[in-house]
Amino acid sequence: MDIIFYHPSFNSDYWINALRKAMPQVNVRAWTAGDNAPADYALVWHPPVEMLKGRKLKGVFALGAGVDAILGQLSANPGMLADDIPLFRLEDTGMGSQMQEYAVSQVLHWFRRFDDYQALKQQSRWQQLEEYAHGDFTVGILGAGVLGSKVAESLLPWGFPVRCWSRSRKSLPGVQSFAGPEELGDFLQGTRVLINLLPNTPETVGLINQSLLNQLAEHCYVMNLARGVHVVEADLLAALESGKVKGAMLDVFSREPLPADNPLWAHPRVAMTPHIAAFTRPTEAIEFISHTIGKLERGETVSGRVDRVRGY
Ligand SMILES: NC(=O)c1ccc[n+]([C@@H]2O[C@H](COP(=O)([O-])OP(=O)(O)OC[C@H]3O[C@@H](n4cnc5c(N)ncnc54)[C@H](O)[C@@H]3O)[C@@H](O)[C@H]2O)c1
Ligand SMILES: O=C(O)[C@H](O)CO
Repeated sequence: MDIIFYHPSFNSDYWINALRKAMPQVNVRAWTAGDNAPADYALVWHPPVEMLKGRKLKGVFALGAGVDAILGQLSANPGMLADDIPLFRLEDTGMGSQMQEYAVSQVLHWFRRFDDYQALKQQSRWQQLEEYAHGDFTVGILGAGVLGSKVAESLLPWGFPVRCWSRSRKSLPGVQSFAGPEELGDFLQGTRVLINLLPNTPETVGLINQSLLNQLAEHCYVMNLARGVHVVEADLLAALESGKVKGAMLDVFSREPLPADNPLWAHPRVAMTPHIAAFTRPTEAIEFISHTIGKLERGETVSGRVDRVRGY
């Protein structure tokens, strides 16, 4: 069996060696321009069109959780990957616990009013503020898939009411589940902290806009861990100015790197990180990929297959 590998920024040698160790019976090679030799599987991130075009592969693995970029490439380049070649993505592979750390630490930061205390410190003011109550700090998670469910689960032990919104109803113990566009309004009403973990699809682009923000609890908080295009930045800035949104924590942006003149940089109530909420971890990713390939080769059912029409 032959596997080709391409990632624009990962250390290919490291990955190839680790893949060879995990699957000693497989020939793994880094794909380079002009390589048209046959392969069974391709492991990719932002692959050049010519790497995949015309290949008869058994499967393609995206080396991340989100497949918006590769699906965008496929629709811009008809014929890049035949419709019957399955596309897989990474499910969790260590990203779940990273998302949990990120979300829990930031929710606690807001809940314990460290943002307010930081602002008071800037003014050299010693002032004790009233405590927030857990019951007034409902956390709502947009997208209750692999990562959203893990984030929901990690917030429960802290005593926050937790709810989620997804396409179909979920049964996560202790989490109130809302489903579909008809229940979005009820989900938003009373949500004090909104955490976004939706995939980027035509249905979810621009979802976090003025109308959605208006339906959240007063003095709410917004955390975007999914994709920048979900948030209408001008609407978020307006909601910050009006006080409707008290603070935002953003990991992803409609343009990355975020341009230096973007007003989000300077906003005192916006915190940000450069798309690092959850990294692809080689050991866990390779374990998932080798396990999935093993199952595919034995004709068994696997998870992680992307629905190319649905967009995630
Ligand atoms: N910032 C980062 O570092 C980082 C890292 C990994 C993943 N991500 C993002 O997180 C996203 C989620 O990852 P995942 O593995 O949990 O995905 P997933 O496919 O397991 O979960 C997606 C969830 O969104 C819901 N959903 C999709 N479309 C919907 C719609 N129109 N209406 C309501 N619900 C809808 C689904 O029902 C599902 O619950 C990825 O697509 C990626 O963009 C970001
Ligand atoms: O989708 C993912 O895996 C991360 O956001 C990296 O882009």
